Amino acid sequence: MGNLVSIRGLEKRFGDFALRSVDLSVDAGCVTGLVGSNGAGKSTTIKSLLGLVNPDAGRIVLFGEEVFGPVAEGGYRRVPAADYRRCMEQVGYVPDTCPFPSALPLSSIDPLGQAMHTTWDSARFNRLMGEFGLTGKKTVKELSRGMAMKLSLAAALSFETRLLVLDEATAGLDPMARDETLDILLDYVSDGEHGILFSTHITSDLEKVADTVVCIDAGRGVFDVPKDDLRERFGIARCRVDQVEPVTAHCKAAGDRVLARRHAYSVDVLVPDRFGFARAFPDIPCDPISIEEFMAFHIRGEEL
Ligand SMILES: Nc1ncnc2c1ncn2[C@@H]1O[C@H](COP(=O)(O)OP(=O)(O)OP(=O)(O)O)[C@@H](O)[C@H]1O
Repeated sequence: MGNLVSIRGLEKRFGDFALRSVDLSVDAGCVTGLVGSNGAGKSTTIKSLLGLVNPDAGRIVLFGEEVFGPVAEGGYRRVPAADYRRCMEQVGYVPDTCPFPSALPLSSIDPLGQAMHTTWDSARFNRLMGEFGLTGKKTVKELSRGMAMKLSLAAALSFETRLLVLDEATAGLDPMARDETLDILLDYVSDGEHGILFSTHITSDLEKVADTVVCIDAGRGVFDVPKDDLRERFGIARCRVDQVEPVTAHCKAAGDRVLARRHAYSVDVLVPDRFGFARAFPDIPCDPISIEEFMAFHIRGEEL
């Protein structure tokens, strides 16, 4: 398995917003999920990777080629536009708004795809359009949000890419279409050659398909964790107030940072070793944790 994307120390300032030292990787055969609150900097990170935003600092390596990085004489340099375009030919991008001109009839998308991508597969595109129920004489502006998302997805999946970048791509989809899409994404990475960077607020989608989950909050990376670790190792200890002190001491003794969420009569503590915790504190319930709960501890939790 190779590394398709490596972003290190990415920085970008927009007025009073600053992306500060964000790190992220996408390995071949894997789905990296990107989560964070509104305005956290997810799209800015994605657009920096795709060359649509000019970063202030950091290093971006795409398919083994440094497309943005520091230079010996100081400052940073992006590869020339033609080299960036060559890399981008292997990237399918589904932005959060439909990228096609609004007056375009659906029947014109296939010829447009053929003109834009030498590896465009008309049969695959038309099959996906049929599966997504996108037939008839509509123009792009007559599509619902979910239908427009399906169109963008069908287009991104219809030429030869090594990386798919999805920015809120499943947001408008109904549950059945979301499930179908997630199956398509799993199939895409199943040969171990392709990878996906998937930014979403729908963390249940990442529970199904992600290998790694990266979280950004207010421009900073707050965690980067393999999903299986999150599911199998971490837990939420449901403590009474008087149990918090020994639990905190136990977690700190193992060298762990201790995050908690206080409720009216209890305190939830994030524990990094659920089974070790259950042995040490058999009387304190400790539940498995979801991605959404893990985010809540890191974004809104209190460090003990
Ligand atoms: N072109 C721009 N000019 C000025 N500010 C920008 C620009 N693009 C993004 N921003 C600002 O950068 C911050 C991060 O925006 P970004 O779109 O990256 O967040 P996000 O995590 O994708 O949010 P959401 O989940 O709401 O889509 C916001 O404060 C936004 O207003």
